[in-house]
Amino acid sequence: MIFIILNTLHIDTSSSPCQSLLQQSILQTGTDTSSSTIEWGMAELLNHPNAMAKARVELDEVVGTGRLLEEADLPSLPYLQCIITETLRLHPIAPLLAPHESSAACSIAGYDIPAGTMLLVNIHTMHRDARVWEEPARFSPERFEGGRGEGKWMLPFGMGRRGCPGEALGVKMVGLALGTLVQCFEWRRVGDEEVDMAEGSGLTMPMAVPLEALYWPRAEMTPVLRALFGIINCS
Ligand code: HEM
Repeated sequence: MIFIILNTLHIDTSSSPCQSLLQQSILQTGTDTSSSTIEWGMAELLNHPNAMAKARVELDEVVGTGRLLEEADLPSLPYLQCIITETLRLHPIAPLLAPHESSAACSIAGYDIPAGTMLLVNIHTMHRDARVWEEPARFSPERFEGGRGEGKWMLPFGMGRRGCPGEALGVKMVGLALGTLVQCFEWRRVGDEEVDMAEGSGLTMPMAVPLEALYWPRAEMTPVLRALFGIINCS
């Protein structure tokens, strides 16, 4: 998309400053967003072992333990998808989206907005609106099961012309990473206390305390892991 815009403006996309700008923008927007979502998702699963166990059962039924999860499996893993959606609801990586500007004067919900106004959309609050979501602060992937979340407004990727162009890729990357971690490893919290879910500040909303966890290969997955990475001691 960025290439199309630059080509339309007759900007030489083969020049090195341009390529570097493109690489930086794709890297910045495409990496932290996905890795932070994976970290928030894993933190929630560590605090909700029942959800972790349910995801594991689904993975074992659909993928089994003889091979790694693949992209083609993702559509057959609805509960994993619910976990990702619930993670994006509670922990949207851009809580105020990117700043937008009204190109023309308009009126929204009784508020007159002149042209050229900077607009911030507080999706963090939207995603926790008690008028829309039952027990909004609770992590419950089940709220999306069977299409139950349909019609409820969630904008973790923004929307419209400036919405995230990497949404499909991001969801797949998070699904593959989170799913593989659950499929291949046993996970425990470092201590008895729950993982601290406090939010830090940054361009993309990080955990205030970076996630630390204990993990070791699942016995059932050791042949696969050994074949892939030569892991020797999996006990
Ligand atoms: C879970 C992963 C991701 C999340 C939660 C996410 C979220 C977002 C959000 C909220 C925006 C701002 C939208 C707005 O202000 O309306 C955005 C913009 C953007 N994202 Fe993502 N994103 C993710 C993954 C990716 C990936 C994988 C790529 C590319 C490889 C990407 C590329 C971009 C770009 C280029 C923009 C700027 C679009 C523009 O300004 O027109 N994102 N993303």
